Amino acid sequence: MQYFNVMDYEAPAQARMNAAHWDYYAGGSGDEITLHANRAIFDHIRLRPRMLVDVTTCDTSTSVLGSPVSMPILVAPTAQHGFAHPEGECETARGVGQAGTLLTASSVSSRRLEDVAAAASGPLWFQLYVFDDNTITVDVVQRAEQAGYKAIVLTVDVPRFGNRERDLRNAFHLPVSANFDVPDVTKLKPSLTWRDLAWLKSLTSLPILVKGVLTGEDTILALEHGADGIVVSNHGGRQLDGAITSLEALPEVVEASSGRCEVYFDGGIRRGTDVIKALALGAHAVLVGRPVLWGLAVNGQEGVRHVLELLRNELELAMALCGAPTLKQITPTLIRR
Ligand SMILES: Cc1cc2nc3c(=O)[nH]c(=O)nc-3n(C[C@H](O)[C@H](O)[C@H](O)COP(=O)(O)O)c2cc1C
Ligand SMILES: CC(C)CC(=O)C(=O)O
Repeated sequence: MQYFNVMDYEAPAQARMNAAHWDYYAGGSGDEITLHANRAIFDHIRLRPRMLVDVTTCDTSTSVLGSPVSMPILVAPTAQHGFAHPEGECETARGVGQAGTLLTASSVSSRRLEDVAAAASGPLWFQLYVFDDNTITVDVVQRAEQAGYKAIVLTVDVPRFGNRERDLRNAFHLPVSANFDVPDVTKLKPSLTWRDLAWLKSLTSLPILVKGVLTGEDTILALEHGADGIVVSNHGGRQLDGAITSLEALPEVVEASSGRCEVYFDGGIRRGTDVIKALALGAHAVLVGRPVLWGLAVNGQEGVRHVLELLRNELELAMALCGAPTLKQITPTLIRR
């Protein structure tokens, strides 16, 4: 089997995995309208390439909150990599390191955050879920800081767990996380508000990104409450079905942030041309969720590395064909009005 693009990994990954685990990875909420829209929206955005620019070398390297990475393509936090590979997130971290980019490790993990850090050779961010018991948050944030994670990514779009009907049909329940002793990881703190961001900032000196913002209004609130970065995301179509796609939300978030913080993007990235579209609309970098899990299931760290390299190579080609050999040259003028 040859893998010419990241989608080539999808069916082989499914074939290797337990069916309920596959559905958990693949699925969205409700009718999966937002899940599908996240992909479809990219087809409606067209590029305006410029010609006769010297594109002998196209440089994809950048830095994210100060950490250098080989490309503006990072790995989104996804739960329970143990469903895809016996080494779980440690194996993912090895592959991400080989690709020279950054892994966001999920709170809800098959491996402890310290073990993931030990396996990593590249920078890490830690994704935080907040449970009712504050001592869990205090403990895990301090551990992440001590283990060398470079930022906390607070996910704000799960006041309650979304309606994942595939999981209901399969009678699937997420196992406990290796990171903490919480019997039901889908019971997050529903009373969490912007005020808690200030409390979170008091626990750590790490920068805090807010993940799951879809409006200009919430962008302004996030910045008012001390966020150091925003991740525009609808959680891969797994929370509010019918929510706006991340790509539709991106311009208003970028506008509301008015250059005060780095704005990141996730949802439906499968091609280098998707990456260039998100960057042109103002994202500093994108994060990729499911494709990394496919690579992990098919071929462990090598699969993870290859999925990321495929995306990097496609981005590099798209930069050449757009006449934008540096990331700085990827501007809104690349997008048809
Ligand atoms: C199987 C799976 C598990 C996820 N777990 C988490 C998680 O633990 N924390 C979180 O913030 N987001 C989680 N997400 C959402 C991703 O971080 C990301 O927003 C989304 O997957 C991006 O879309 P994509 O899969 O189309 O690239 C999960 C997504 C998937 C598919
Ligand atoms: C809410 C979680 C426990 C995991 C998650 O983020 C997801 O399954 O999308």
